[in-house]
Amino acid sequence: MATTTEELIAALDALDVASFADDSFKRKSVRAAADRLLARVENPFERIWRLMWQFPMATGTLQTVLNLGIFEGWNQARGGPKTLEELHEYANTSVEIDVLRRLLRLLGSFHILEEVTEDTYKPTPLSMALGDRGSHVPDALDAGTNSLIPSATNLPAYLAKTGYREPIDPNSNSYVDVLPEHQPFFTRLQSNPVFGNQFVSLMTGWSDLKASWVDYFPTGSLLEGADLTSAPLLVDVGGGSGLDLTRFLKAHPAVPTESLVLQDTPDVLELAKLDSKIKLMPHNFFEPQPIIGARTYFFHAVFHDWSDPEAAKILTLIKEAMKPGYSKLLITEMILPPTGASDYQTAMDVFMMTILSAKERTEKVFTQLLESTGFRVVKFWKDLKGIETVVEAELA
Ligand SMILES: C[S@@+](CC[C@H](N)C(=O)[O-])C[C@H]1O[C@@H](n2cnc3c(N)ncnc32)[C@H](O)[C@@H]1O
Repeated sequence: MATTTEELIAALDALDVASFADDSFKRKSVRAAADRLLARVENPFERIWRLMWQFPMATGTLQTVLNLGIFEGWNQARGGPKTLEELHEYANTSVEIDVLRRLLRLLGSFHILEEVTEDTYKPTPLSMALGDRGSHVPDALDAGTNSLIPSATNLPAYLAKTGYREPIDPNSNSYVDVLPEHQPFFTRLQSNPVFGNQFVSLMTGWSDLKASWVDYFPTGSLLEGADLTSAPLLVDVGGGSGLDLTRFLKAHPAVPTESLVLQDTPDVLELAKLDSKIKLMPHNFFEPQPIIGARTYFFHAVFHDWSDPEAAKILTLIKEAMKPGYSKLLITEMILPPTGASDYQTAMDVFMMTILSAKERTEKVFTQLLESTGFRVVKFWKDLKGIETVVEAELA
């Protein structure tokens, strides 16, 4: 047990991250403890200063250095320590060296770069990922700048203007109010391929953080008693780039061709590169479901994009396609605990309100939504990372 301030600091600095790198539970618990520590150590003014003055400057700096192509050039040169002058060479446009010096110094102080000596830096895993589009990290940064930050900044004014009523109409929220196109979230993605591609990349990066549903839901139970001669086994509705069907196919490679169907909007399906066994089918889930009597209708991170009235419309349409006593409904979502929700979960919930007039739900709220639309919850299957749950339901 550390007894002096110096010993305490030495113990914290000596923490070996590699010792729990493969154990995400342990790593997240340590991260949460570090957050709690900061909340106790900082005084109120320091805390607000960090949140409201330091963080915005860090995000603006990160975006500028990303736009200048510095991270990309450095990544392509395979990292290594670099001087300011060397990093300046990577800029894809003319930038005054003193501007770059100040931006890099900030990134050093935020541990996004490692400062070696004056005007010399080493990359970190984060700065390397920022130089690699395949990591999805640059898209997460771009999407924050393009959409999230302006919408979050506008939230106080938007809610004041609307009498602090809970937004439930996808056509009216802080995002629609503040962004120049004044379009709902998915309409904006569909009308601008840059934002559309960014979102698909973001979803892929996000999915890497989460456990695969095939690892904690007994997918074999979908095959038991399934009649694949008359209707598909698994329809992934709003399935994005098809990651969940790909995972299922890997676990059950012998399933017949076209027994797995990916539905989404045409612009998203265009980006899907999948095994030929998976059938692509453009479908708007606010219209009647064209596949009748499938064994399973699967939705992942779809209902959190919609308020209860909109979610009820989607559920009612899927109910009409389901075969009583045979079809299953599987909904994979982040489920909020009744108390003790993490900052990740609560931020996601308010984020959904801000950009989509939507929300994250607790088990209780999900059960109410499903029961009010004619379903019965069979079981909540929780993942081993404590992030997501598969809600198994059937017609009531
Ligand atoms: C949050 S993403 C989840 C994607 C995927 N299920 C996953 O977990 O990675 C929501 C998906 O719903 C799709 N979507 C939005 N509105 C839709 C609509 N009206 N009909 C069909 N798909 C829609 C989006 O294109 C997007 O791919």
